[in-house]
Amino acid sequence: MRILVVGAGAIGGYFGGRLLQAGRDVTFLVRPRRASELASAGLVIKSPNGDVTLKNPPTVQADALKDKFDVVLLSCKAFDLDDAIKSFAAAVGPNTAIIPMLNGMKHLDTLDARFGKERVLGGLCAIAATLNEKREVVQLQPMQSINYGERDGKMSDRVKAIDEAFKSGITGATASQNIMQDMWEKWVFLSSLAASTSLMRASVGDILTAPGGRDFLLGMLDETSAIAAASGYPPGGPFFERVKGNLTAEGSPMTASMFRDIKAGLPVEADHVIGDLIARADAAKVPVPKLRIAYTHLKAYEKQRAG
Ligand SMILES: NC(=O)C1=CN([C@@H]2O[C@H](COP(=O)(O)OP(=O)(O)OC[C@H]3O[C@@H](n4cnc5c(N)ncnc54)[C@H](OP(=O)(O)O)[C@@H]3O)[C@@H](O)[C@H]2O)C=CC1
Ligand SMILES: CC(C)(CO)C(=O)C(=O)O
Repeated sequence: MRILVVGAGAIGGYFGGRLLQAGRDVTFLVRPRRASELASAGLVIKSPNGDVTLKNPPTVQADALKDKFDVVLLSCKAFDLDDAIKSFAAAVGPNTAIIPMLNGMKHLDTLDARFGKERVLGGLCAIAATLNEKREVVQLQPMQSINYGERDGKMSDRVKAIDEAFKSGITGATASQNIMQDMWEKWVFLSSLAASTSLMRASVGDILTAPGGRDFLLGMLDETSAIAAASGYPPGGPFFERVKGNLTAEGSPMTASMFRDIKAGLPVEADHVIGDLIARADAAKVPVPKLRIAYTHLKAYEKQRAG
């Protein structure tokens, strides 16, 4: 199975690296700067689940991409999606399965429109990862999982084959027969965490020590859960309890990747992760005052960043 990992940042570098480490046929589609970093230093993963340096990982750049791949593991940020699509389009043939790792949901519509719905699986990952100043992939906590599946819930032969390949290298790889629900639940959690930690510029544990902090976090979770419910994907009971536990864990250092990006002065997926959720809330007439403040804050950050 030939796997093209689009992007070798935190997510693509980590999961693609684990597959490569397991001997899978992985190629990274990268831009020039990342290509030269990987050629000189290798793909370096620092992780509580085991460090590894993969020397000379196979890479390709868009202008040299000719072959069709069986799987495209898409790991760009949402604001790079259109450009990434142009870059990897040549690798998509009639039997290619595209597995997006992006947070949010709207990218599915964009991918469907370009490649046809039958080529686009549902996908998500749960991990806290980043690139450090040496451009090494750093996993910040041991937790990791990656899910993929047909959006109609069927267990197809291609998903079984992907599952076998992914399980061989990635702890926490699981084929899902309910991937749309999984993606919505992930979005509920991520958006609550990203909106709260970005707005408060603090970890969950620090927010909880502030007056009103607990109510704020839980209020945000109520808003995002109401949007999911109005969209036909009410968060399940066990999920809700687990996430509530995460958002009320005293002393928790947990933040969202969006907050880490703000701290580093990097662009954020404000429209894709929060704006799109608010648009769905408005369409369903769900009041989301806390989420709206977080979005205003993110858009002001973007404006400030743009200068
Ligand atoms: N980091 C995390 O902990 C988590 C992130 N996510 C989600 O995963 C997605 C990816 O995030 P993350 O890995 O952190 O982001 P990063 O910024 O670390 O990595 C994205 C990579 O995509 C590459 N890229 C963008 N456009 C192209 C292109 N046209 N061709 C080739 N490569 C391209 C970038 O390359 P270049 O270096 O050239 O800019 C970059 O290396 C996001 O949607 C995020 O929300 C989900 C769960 C956890
Ligand atoms: C929800 C979480 C923390 C875990 O994957 C995440 O997706 C992110 O930080 O972007």
